[in-house]
Amino acid sequence: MFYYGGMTPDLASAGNAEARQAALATLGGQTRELIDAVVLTDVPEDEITAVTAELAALTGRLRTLQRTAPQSFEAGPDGVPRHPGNAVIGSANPHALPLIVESTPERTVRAELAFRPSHEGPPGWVHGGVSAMILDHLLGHAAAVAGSPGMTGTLSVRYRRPVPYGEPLLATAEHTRSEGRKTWVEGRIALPDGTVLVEATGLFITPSGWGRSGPE
Ligand SMILES: CCCCC/C=C\C/C=C\C/C=C\C/C=C\CCCC(=O)SCCNC(=O)CCNC(=O)[C@H](O)C(C)(C)COP(=O)(O)OP(=O)(O)OC[C@H]1O[C@@H](n2cnc3c(N)ncnc32)[C@H](O)[C@@H]1OP(=O)(O)O
Repeated sequence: MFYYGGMTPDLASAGNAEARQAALATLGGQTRELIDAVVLTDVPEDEITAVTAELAALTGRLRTLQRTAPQSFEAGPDGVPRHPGNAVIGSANPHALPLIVESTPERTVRAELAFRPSHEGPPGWVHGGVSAMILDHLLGHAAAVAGSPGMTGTLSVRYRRPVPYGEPLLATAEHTRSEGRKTWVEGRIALPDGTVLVEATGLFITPSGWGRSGPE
């Protein structure tokens, strides 16, 4: 089991851990709705002020009992690793899409996704850093699925066309080669018809001490 930043294990007992995870995922989803409502709202100023006061009260309730770090990488009940606090895939992290990554029998990875208005960079389009973040994670997942989990050493991104939000997209990635602790991976975000919008290549390096399933 790997905990980031010296954090402590989940305080929940094994018996109610699943229900708690589901509740946190629901809270994460509702907070994503809130984020998009905030960036799109056009209500009057006094209503903005009233909502802000209610949000401050809700924030205080959550802050009455806090962890030292977000929920970490752990094995799910089905054996599939999950990471509820992760910025890209975390069900309990409102910052995450969350990206749901699937592995194929060929050990490539894919994720259906749709960006939201809160991901806007250039007016009407997704921020390039957000696309790069998604590809960073997906490429890292492809390296892990190929048996070479690692940290991103380099990530090179080519933006071919602007990326829309609010539309279904498909992200895919695959391992290309490995040499010792270095693994090269490539991937892309495309429209459903296969038109590539953004493509990336990455070099992932397995830190010494990591095994085939990651940090030990
Ligand atoms: C986030 C989840 C992580 C958990 C993963 C666990 C399990 C996986 C299972 C499922 C997970 C699925 C997906 C998630 C995975 C990843 C996605 C997110 C990834 C990130 O978001 S991660 C954050 C950004 N990332 C960093 O925060 C890295 C900071 N950095 C370091 O931690 C070190 O820097 C490190 C480890 C990179 C190297 O350190 P080191 O000491 O092991 O390496 P060393 O110096 O010995 O070099 C050995 C050879 O690599 C060459 N080399 C070194 N660094 C290079 C570089 N940057 N570019 C090109 N070549 C490089 C040298 O030139 C030498 O080459 P040569 O052998 O030919 O001389």
